[in-house]
Amino acid sequence: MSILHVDSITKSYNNKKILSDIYLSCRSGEIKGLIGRNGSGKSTLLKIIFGSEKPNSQFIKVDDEILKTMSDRRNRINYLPQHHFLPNHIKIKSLMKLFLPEAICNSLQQNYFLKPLLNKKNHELSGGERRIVEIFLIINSESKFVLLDEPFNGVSPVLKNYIVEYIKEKKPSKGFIITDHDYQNILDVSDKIIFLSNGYLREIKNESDLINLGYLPGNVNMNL
Ligand SMILES: Nc1ncnc2c1ncn2[C@@H]1O[C@H](COP(=O)(O)OP(=O)(O)OP(=O)(O)O)[C@@H](O)[C@H]1O
Repeated sequence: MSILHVDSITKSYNNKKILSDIYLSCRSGEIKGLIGRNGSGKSTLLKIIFGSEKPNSQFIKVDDEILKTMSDRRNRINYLPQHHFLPNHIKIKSLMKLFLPEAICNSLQQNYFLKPLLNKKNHELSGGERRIVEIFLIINSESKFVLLDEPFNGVSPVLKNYIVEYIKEKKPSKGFIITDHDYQNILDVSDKIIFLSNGYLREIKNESDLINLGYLPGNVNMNL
């Protein structure tokens, strides 16, 4: 079993503190759901854990290995960003061969959702189709920890359901941190839910916590 240990994460933009001494951990076999209002800093936190955003302070390790640079994270932590990131003029089946081990690639080529897309180039896909390809590539990478930033965005309900089941299937060998505003799927897939507001993380138990914290409509407290 592996453990991702994230500690002392602080980040400010233009003197405004977005993250204040954040601590969190994730082990393989665990799915953590990260929820927070727009602009609360969820993507910033995931980018810092992945290494693509520079924090003011950080202490990140996987097992006994302290990770300082992005290359330290290679094969340990992978990240699905909010934006599309695959090159446009390469066929999906070639992209898969490029990014994934042969055995995984062969089995994914039989996948019901991926099969119709294999001979298309990335720029010929719809937004949702691109998302499917990106999700499969990131989840099946060799990394022990996978950070997913809005995996359900632009994806149809049947596919959301499939992604939830697919993540659960992969969970025994990997740890996941997932953020999305589709909170119901996040509640469904996650073992623990953490809520980010005012730069701090706290664990929440259920939907009524999300109402009390002003994330879901109801008893909205705008001063949080
Ligand atoms: N490069 C940047 N320069 C300055 N401010 C930034 C930068 N990136 C993000 N921010 C600010 O940091 C805050 C957190 O942004 P972030 O994208 O992490 O939020 P988020 O919780 O992922 O939001 P959303 O749910 O809307 O995607 C926002 O107020 C945003 O405007």
